[in-house]
Amino acid sequence: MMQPLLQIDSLECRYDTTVVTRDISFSLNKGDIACLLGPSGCGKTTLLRAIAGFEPVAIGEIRLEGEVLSSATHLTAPEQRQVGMVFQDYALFPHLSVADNVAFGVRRMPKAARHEKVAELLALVGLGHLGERFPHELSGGQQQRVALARALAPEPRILLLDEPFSNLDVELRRQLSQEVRRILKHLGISAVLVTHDQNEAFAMADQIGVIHAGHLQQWDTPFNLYHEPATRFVANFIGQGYFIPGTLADNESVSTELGVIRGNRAYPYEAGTPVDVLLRPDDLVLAEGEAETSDLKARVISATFAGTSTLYRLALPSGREVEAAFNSHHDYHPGEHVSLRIQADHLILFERLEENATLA
Ligand SMILES: Nc1ncnc2c1ncn2[C@@H]1O[C@H](COP(=O)(O)OP(=O)(O)OP(=O)(O)O)[C@@H](O)[C@H]1O
Repeated sequence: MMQPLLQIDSLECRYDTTVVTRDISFSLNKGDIACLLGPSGCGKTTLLRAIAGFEPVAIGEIRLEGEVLSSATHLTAPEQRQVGMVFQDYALFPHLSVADNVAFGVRRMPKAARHEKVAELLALVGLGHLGERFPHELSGGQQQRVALARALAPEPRILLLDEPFSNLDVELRRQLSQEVRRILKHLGISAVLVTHDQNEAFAMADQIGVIHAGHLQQWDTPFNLYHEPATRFVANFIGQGYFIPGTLADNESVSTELGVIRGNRAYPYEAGTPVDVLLRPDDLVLAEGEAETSDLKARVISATFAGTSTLYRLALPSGREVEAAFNSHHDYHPGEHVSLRIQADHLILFERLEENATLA
């Protein structure tokens, strides 16, 4: 089997005696882009800084191309790791021109080759015409492009990006995250990105690690995180969703106030087990096709127009409130009743724990 590019094994990082990341393991193949995603303070920046060599590790190992860079007894210096870094605040050298910033990491290269490299990278990040400017003469998005070109110039074995777009406005963030992905894929460079913005993670990453309180909850593709969350935390944190109570009818279906819902797998619980069933707003669909009937009716409480779809807050006959996203060609008003059916291709449920049996 191909050796992973980056391998993190049972990693624990601490500040003094406070444990910040616990038993984290994952690996990344060459050319793949990974994202560490989690709420503020969960330990993602610490993990990224440990990969860069800025933080020591207490337990476990970090290996790059099979070489141990960090362990409890060893720490390769950051500048010897051949790892590129892009920071949230760009961290450009203010007194150097754009071209000189990009050239900084390859200043020992022969002049002609260096010029060629800088020109090539500036063109790649769309700043071919701005090499003579100084950082303060650029917009935030342009500065981050320069920082990217500067980090790529020494041809790092892996690129690490710490919340690289969080100082930019939403639209620029979206554009730049897609563009950076395109550039990294074009060059075949692997990267690990830290963010707390799941849209950014979805747009950029082949693999996402969701971290909560120092624990890696799930390491998976964006699709699987959304459709196959491994823990309640991931189910709550990724996408919109809410739990409704149910009871396992047999090992493939669950009985709820919305009727018996059949899952797409055998669940590891016995019939009669109380469970919480995850429903996404797109799991509830209108039963309005020709000849379609449904006994399931809900009352519209509120509607939030969101362009292609409208998000409705609905009350079920029991009074329980749920959310559903319908195509915005429909226009229902508070007080109206709609017919529903469940269309959950990936039905996720967790055994009910009394203290957790609440709406997400
Ligand atoms: N230098 C430090 N000394 C002591 N504790 C620290 C230090 N840096 C971070 N911490 C603590 O370690 C925990 C994890 O911090 P970290 O910066 O890795 O989280 P994060 O997930 O990146 O958060 P954010 O998204 O807010 O940057 C936090 O509780 C933080 O207060």
